[in-house]
Amino acid sequence: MSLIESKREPVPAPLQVGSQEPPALGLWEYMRPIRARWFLGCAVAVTATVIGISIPQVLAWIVDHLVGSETPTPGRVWAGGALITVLGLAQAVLFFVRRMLVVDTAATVEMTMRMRLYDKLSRMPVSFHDRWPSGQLLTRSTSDMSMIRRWISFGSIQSVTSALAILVGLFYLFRGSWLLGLIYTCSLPPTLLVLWFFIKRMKKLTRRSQQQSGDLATSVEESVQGIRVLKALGQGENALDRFTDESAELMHTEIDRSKTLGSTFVKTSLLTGATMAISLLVGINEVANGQMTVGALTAFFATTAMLTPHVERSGMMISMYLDSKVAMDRHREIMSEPSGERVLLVPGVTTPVPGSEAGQPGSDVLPSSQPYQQAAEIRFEHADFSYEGSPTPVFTDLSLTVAPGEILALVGPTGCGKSTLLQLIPRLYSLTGGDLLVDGHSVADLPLPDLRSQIAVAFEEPILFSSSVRDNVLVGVDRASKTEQELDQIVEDALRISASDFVSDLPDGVHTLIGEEGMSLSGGQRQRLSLARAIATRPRILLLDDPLSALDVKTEEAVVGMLSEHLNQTTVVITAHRPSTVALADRVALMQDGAIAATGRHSELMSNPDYARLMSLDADIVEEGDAPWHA
Ligand SMILES: Nc1ncnc2c1ncn2[C@@H]1O[C@H](COP(=O)(O)OP(=O)(O)OP(=O)(O)O)[C@@H](O)[C@H]1O
Repeated sequence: MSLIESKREPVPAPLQVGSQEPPALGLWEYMRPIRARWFLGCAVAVTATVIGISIPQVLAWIVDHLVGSETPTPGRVWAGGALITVLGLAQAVLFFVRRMLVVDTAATVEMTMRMRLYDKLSRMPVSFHDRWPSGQLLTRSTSDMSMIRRWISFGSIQSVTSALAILVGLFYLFRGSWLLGLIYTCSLPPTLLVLWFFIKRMKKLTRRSQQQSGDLATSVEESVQGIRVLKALGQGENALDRFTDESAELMHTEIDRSKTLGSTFVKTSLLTGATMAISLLVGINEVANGQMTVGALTAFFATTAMLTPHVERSGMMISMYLDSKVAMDRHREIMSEPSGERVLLVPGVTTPVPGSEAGQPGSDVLPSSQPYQQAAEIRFEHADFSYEGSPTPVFTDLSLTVAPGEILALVGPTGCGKSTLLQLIPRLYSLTGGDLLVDGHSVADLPLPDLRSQIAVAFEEPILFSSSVRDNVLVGVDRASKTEQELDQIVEDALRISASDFVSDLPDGVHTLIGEEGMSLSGGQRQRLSLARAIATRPRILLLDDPLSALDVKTEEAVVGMLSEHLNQTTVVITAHRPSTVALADRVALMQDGAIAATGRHSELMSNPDYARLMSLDADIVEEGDAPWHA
């Protein structure tokens, strides 16, 4: 182990899924587990500082009594030198001990805060993530946390020791010569005034800089994610221009910060220099008049040489304090947002559902030979919904019932609210009026884990994780309660039902790595894997938000056929534009003008002119792709 390596601090215990939501703690509360070590570190640092600031007094004694006496001997000079060396060594050892006591423990506070923030972000409803740019959340969980750690491990202790060093130093100065002490003290108010203006300016600049860093992170993230679009549209240059502008803004803020810090440093140095010059003149005069010894004058300058960095550094300490305070405010801003969700994730299975074996969880996965659990009924009763901050409601007084085991296709003009309606069922958003019931229970009253463990969703834009096909399909499955063979069976079934036969052609089959760091898949392949992931959880309710849009008509037909054959114990709501999907549904609901305009079988609804027009428009598009039902 090298000299500066220390024992590893225990990692904070992981937060429990479904445990109480983390409260919005202040820094002092976060520091509770390390307070004792922080105080000890502080005490050690204070001792080291007092030793340091006292060295000039020893120097004065050596000059006056050993070296400056009538008959100075080499022995006395050596003794004086040895004494100062011992004190210097003691100071160095104490500084090292302080580091060992505080630095690692501060890192555990940083980690705890980061974990709590991550936990909080996972609990926040989708509407929160709609509002907050991801870059802001990113910087709040990375650079902000580092600022707080630096303040705990260094800034806070340094501030205490600097304040004490100034007090003890002033005492020594006055004791040596009250006149020189007074001169030095007089230089402090203008120095503090300079620092006060510095604080005011820095506060503004710090917040601006942290905000701009967040915006910049958002831009980088969006550009990286949308790199294909930017390249294809030849917008790389424009994106670069925008990014350059944002970087320039941040750069100017940072330059302003450095200038402010630099000009403060110059002003305080000038004040110190002027004070030293005056002190020297007065001090020499005092020695000449015999009011002061040479040793005392030496000690005065040695003490001010030690004090001055503390006074000058106070600007940097204030800047560090402000950085950490702004970071802490930004942390609390998120932590004190009401999450509205009582739990983090769906923790496997909690609620026995009608028709399942006693105690069997809602999202249990059954081998294909076993019957599925009972499907659920979904009922919207006079439901109203508006997005937060949006003046126009997406729908008002909407009523719709989906029978257990039914496949219902939601059809309507683009932007009429189909996706929104789907997202209300697992309570990704909450109704603003009316009621939504699953099996007669209002979803607002159901614990989220219970509700969500019975629902699976596949979106049009599938998000896959950087992992194997198998792991991606099993994301929603409670793996701990299954054997490897059972899991294999689940993956096989889900891939078959979602017509993901392409997986067998991948280099390592289901073990092929996909996602950002793995193989790239086509849009249709990604959609089918996302569908397989939803199916693998064997949900009572399956919500499919146009998840087959990237498939060719034949594959789409095959998938919908498999769904209706295999998921007869699952209630499926699917938003669709293509007649091929709609025709295979048990029933179709036409959404129009914020309400359900009509429901019925596809063939029945064709007599509705709006529906027929919508379908013929879509059919026209598909006809170009040679749709089989027009043959
Ligand atoms: N997160 C959001 N915040 C605010 N408004 C939103 C949000 N998401 C959707 N909207 C608005 O709500 C309305 C319904 O959108 P929604 O995505 O549900 O329509 P859709 O019928 O699914 O459309 P499409 O068929 O094109 O997918 C639209 O006017 C849309 O602009």
